[in-house]
Amino acid sequence: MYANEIEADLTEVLVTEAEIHAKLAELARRIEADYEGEDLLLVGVLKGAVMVMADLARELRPHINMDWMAVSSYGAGTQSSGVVRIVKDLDSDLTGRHVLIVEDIIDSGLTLSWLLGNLESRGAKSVEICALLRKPDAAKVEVDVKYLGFDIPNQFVVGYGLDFAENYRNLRDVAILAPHVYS
Ligand SMILES: O=P(O)(O)OC[C@H]1O[C@H](OP(=O)(O)OP(=O)(O)O)[C@H](O)[C@@H]1O
Ligand code: HPA
Ligand SMILES: [Mg+2]
Repeated sequence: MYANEIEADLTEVLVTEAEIHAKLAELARRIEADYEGEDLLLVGVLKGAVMVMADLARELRPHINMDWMAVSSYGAGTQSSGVVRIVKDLDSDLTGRHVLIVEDIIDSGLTLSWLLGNLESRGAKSVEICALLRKPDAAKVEVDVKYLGFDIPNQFVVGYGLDFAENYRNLRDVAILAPHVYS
C-alpha cells in the first residue's frame, strides 16, 4: 500500500488505520461521558500528536477547544535525551479549565511526566492524558494515562504522526521501523 521505498523501511504494520479509528471512537465515547456538561480543552503535543488530535477531535460530538504545544526531546535520534524543551507554548490560559493532553506515544514517559507537571502548575481544574500508544517495557517514569489506545512492544515505530528524523509521519498505520534505517 505504501510506495516501495517506504515498504522496504518497515518491518511490519503493528496497528492498522482501521484499528486506530475504532479505538479512537471508543475513547471518544468515554471522554464524552466523563466530561458531560463540562468545557474541555484538548492540548495536542506537536508534532507527533497531530493525527491523533485531528481524528479524536472529529470523533467528539460535543463542543471542545483545541490548543497546541510543541516540546521536543528526541532530536534526530531514537532515544529520548531526557531534556524536554518548550518549542511553542500554549495560547490559552488554563486557569479553572479541564485539560486533556493528547499524545501519540508514551515511550520513556519523560515527555508526558514533565508536561503533566508543567500544565498542572498553571491552575487547571483537571489535567488528564490521552495517548494512542504506550511502550510498557520502555518506561523510565510511570505516567498515569486515563485514555490509552494500545500497549506496544519496545521497538521504534513510525507512522500516524510518529517520525524518524521527520520522515514517515504521513503513514496511515503504525509500523515498526526496520533497524537498517537507523543503525
Ligand atoms: O515518552 P518519551 O520517551 O518522552 O517519548 C514520547 C515523545 O517523543 C515523541 O516526540 P518528539 O519529542 O520526538 O517530538 P515530535 O512529537 O515532534 O516527533 C513523541 O511524539 C512523544 O511526544
Ligand atoms: O517509537 C517511537 N517512534 C517515533 N517517535 C518516538 N518518540 C518516542 N518513541 C518513538
Ligand atoms: Mg511528540
